[in-house]
Amino acid sequence: MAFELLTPGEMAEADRLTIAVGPVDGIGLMRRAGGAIADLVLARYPGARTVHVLCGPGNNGGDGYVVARLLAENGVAVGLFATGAPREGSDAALAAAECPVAAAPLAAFAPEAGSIVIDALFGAGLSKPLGSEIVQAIARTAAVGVPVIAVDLPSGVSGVSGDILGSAFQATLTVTFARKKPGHLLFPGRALCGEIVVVDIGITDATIAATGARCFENDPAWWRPHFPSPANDAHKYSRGHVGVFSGGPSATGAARLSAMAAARAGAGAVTVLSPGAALAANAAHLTSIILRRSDTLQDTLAFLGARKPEVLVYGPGLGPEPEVGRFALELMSVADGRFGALVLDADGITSLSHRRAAFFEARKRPNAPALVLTPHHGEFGRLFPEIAADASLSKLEQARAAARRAHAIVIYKGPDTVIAAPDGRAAVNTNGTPLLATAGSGDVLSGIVAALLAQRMPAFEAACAAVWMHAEAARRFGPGLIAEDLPLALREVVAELGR
Ligand SMILES: NC(=O)C1=CN([C@@H]2O[C@H](COP(=O)(O)OP(=O)(O)OC[C@H]3O[C@@H](n4cnc5c(N)ncnc54)[C@H](O)[C@@H]3O)[C@@H](O)[C@H]2O)[C@@H](O)CC1
Ligand SMILES: [K+]
Repeated sequence: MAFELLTPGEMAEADRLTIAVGPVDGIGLMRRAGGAIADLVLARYPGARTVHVLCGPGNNGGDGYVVARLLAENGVAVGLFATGAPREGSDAALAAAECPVAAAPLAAFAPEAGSIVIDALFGAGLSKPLGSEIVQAIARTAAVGVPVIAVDLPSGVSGVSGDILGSAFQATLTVTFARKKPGHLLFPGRALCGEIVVVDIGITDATIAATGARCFENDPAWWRPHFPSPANDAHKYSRGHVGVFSGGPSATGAARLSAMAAARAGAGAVTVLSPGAALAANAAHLTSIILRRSDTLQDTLAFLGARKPEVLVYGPGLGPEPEVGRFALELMSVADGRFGALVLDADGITSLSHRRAAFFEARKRPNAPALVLTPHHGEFGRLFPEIAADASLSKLEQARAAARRAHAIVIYKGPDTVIAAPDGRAAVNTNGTPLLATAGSGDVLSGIVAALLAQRMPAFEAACAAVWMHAEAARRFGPGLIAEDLPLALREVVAELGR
């Protein structure tokens, strides 16, 4: 399986390279694309009374003309509706010329119960909001509730961002070519695609690689080779030591969730660094997790010197006060080999929004620790307001821009969590579940990331793995999940990955 996500631009480049090398030409690719869709329709809807094929003016419409021809040749009653004729001399014009079914104007399209709609209006070339004629055709389709098979993308969904341009079809099935596009996985587009089937139209892996695509669907298949398993002669510190900072007496639970998750995700030792005032609260709830008093930077430095943890988690339960941000900056400035990586979450991120210039400056220092930021939408907007306000950027592009800006791995959380690295690599997670929308779930994610980093998994792969494992644990546990359940639910996931 191949997990690259191609932007429409990269896909067009893959098409161009494939045609340039030969032997297949543009109309050949289009015939393969349309042929695969016709096969799927015939296999899945053998009893369909009528198939309405809606064709746009570009190559997406060209695919539609191929489908219409093949279905008609197979004895299916085909209604063909077009908006605009294909450009003369284009592949789509060739496909239209080969199609024996006469096209009616889109305004005449009126689907009836029992029919099927093939949406071949716009795909990769969608560049502006849909016009009213198409919006009305979408509304007529939705009103009847018939299955919609989208060619490449549901018309109206941006392949780049998953945004809806004006309106969009709700597809039952979306058939795309060679690789998925970001718009298939980013919301709201993802919800409109229905089932997604990727068909091979003869574009090789080498051609995909030549496009320079650096985005992936998050999948264990490509990061599992880096997944840590303890050496036979491991001792607890060689398996990785994580330190987690606790909040005050009334806000200690977040750190413990993070600490428990770090331990379950394989860290050999986990220390909760607690203010003196919260020691009793933490002590009452911790058993295998080490507890250590830390009220000042000096206390933390003493811990770093004595215990040499690989990774620190800073943020869960700390409160958004400016001094929390100041301490985060101090931690980064004293790192200098005392610890390898910092996971900044929740209030650790929010509190830095008042010290953004100092933060970005600190990230440029050569001895700065590796950094993983785990913002949700609100936290992202506070730390990266200019990037968040740039509506021309998709969530994927925003995460990448933030990763470059902060020299950090950014885990931009949500139903379509994006993980981005400063070198341009990025992944979109697809096993998320609304079960994770529960208090404390983010604290658990920070702990998993920290544990994998402490076990020396490379940072981008560790972040991708943590996001996937977190969701997988939630899915396996199922309804009724609260954050306390997640660390134990990780056990099964870790066991399978480590095998
Ligand atoms: N040789 C190739 O390049 C292949 C392309 N394929 C198909 O070609 C599609 C891409 O084709 P195109 O690049 O022609 O793009 P589209 O067919 O998606 O769009 C066609 C043109 O419509 C115009 N347009 C965009 N948004 C509009 C709107 N809202 N209202 C009115 N007009 C609008 C633009 O000028 C755009 O170029 C893919 O989605 C895929 O279905 C497949 O046949 C595989 C091979
Ligand atoms: K389409």
